[in-house]
Amino acid sequence: MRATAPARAALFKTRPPLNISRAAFALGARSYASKPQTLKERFAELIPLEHENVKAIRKEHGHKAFGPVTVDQVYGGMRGLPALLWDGSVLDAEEGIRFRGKTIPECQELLPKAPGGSEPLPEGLFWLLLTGEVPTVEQVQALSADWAARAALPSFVEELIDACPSTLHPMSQFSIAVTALNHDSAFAKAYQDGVHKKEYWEPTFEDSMDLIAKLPNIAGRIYRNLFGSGKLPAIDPTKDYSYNLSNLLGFGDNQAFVELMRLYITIHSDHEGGNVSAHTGKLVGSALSDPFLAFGASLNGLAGPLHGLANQEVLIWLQRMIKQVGENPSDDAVKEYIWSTLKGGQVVPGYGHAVLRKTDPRYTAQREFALKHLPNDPLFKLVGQIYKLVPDILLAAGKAKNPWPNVDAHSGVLLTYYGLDQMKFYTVLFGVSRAFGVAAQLIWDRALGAPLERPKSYSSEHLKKMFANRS
Ligand SMILES: CC(=O)SCCNC(=O)CCNC(=O)[C@H](O)C(C)(C)COP(=O)(O)OP(=O)(O)OC[C@H]1O[C@@H](n2cnc3c(N)ncnc32)[C@H](O)[C@@H]1OP(=O)(O)O
Ligand SMILES: O=C([O-])CC(=O)C(=O)O
Repeated sequence: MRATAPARAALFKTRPPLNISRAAFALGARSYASKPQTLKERFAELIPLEHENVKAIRKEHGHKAFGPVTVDQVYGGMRGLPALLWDGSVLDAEEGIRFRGKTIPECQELLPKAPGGSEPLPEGLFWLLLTGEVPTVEQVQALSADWAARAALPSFVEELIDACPSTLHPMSQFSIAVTALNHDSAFAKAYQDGVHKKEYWEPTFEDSMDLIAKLPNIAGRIYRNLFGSGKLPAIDPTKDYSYNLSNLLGFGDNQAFVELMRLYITIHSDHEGGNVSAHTGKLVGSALSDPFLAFGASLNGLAGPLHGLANQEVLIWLQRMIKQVGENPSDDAVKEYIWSTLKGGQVVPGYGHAVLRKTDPRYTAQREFALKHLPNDPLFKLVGQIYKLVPDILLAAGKAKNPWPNVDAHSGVLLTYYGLDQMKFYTVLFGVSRAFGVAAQLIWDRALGAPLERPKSYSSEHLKKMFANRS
């Protein structure tokens, strides 16, 4: 967010600057205002500044080119093609993700925590994604309370989930439930009522807040129907989002699991705009489909094994490995298993990436969590052993551009340790988190009047003719 200097000064008349310590900021916030500024109020202030910012960028740089598009990019999944605006995060191939310019360790340090907790609250991350600013403790608490108040599902959505056969994959159930929330979309209603396009952001904001708020109840219901027992507990309006999600899953009394959820939701939330789930949400949203329809589409992309489903695939692959080579395998036995995967024409799940060329910092954050909370877990040790062996094998195989682990190589091991060992459910948790990034961008897209997406496509025949006489 780049406001002009005078505009910044005007805004900070009522708010402290962002470079003071979080604790001091929190104390200050309490003394100068009884009610913290809401996310919606702050966002509304930022819209005109961002309009100015975009106008200035387009005026100065609008005619400049990034570089040529090659025919290989058209055939090659548009890898590296600069084609999308995404403000929440940017991915560097070597360094990994930064959320509004902040690395994962910086977010862990700067974002507000729950009392007694040490992991960042995802509420704070959402505030950061949307505004580019680190919120106060009070602002984050108000957001937790707002989401808790919006968490209830329409009864027909509960019935839809309950009617799903237990053989239907949890991601399909998740997508059905999210799509059905469109029944009560504020944006869809406002559009039908003839809302002015300048006001699109407001019902989009409301839908996005409802979407995020309702996901714990959807995820909890799917989990209990398929794997758990007993009635779903009520949302506790005094607790944070991750506690409520954990409690709905049946892990509310496990403080370490709740901390894991805080970290998990924070780090899985956003990975710039080109990944399948994020781009799908943005694309569908560009048709002015409401956030429920747009994010339902995101989930269908996340459910693919080369994307979010890889966390499920990693655990299945690990279990098969253990069955084949035992619980304490030698390096040679593990190597043989990895080679047999490649020779069978399959991918090693959890390794490789379309953009990253180093170990994913989300993998590292989860590894550090494991070193702190479960250093002697046999499955964690196996994951560490695999980390030492896979990269050399992928390099030797000579195909993968990135031999290093991605986020999905580690998440399932942590969940399994705490007893959430139903791997078919893992991508649902990824989806809960990914809503944060997709929703933040949808709100900005509507606030900035983002256009319908409609890139140009060609047939192979056309390409052949087009380049026939060019060297
Ligand atoms: C949250 C996320 O979405 S993170 C990614 C999760 N997905 C996985 O972990 C699945 C395993 N990994 C992969 O399949 C890939 O690395 C992807 C899909 C993530 C990236 O794909 P790409 O950008 O096409 O990777 P890349 O350019 O390196 O691929 C070149 C070749 O190496 C292969 N390759 C890449 N990664 C792997 C891997 N982990 N195991 C085996 N082969 C691999 C590709 O399949 C491709 O083979 P091909 O030429 O026969 O088609
Ligand atoms: O960036 C990507 O292509 C895939 C990924 O890691 C994510 O979406 O989290």
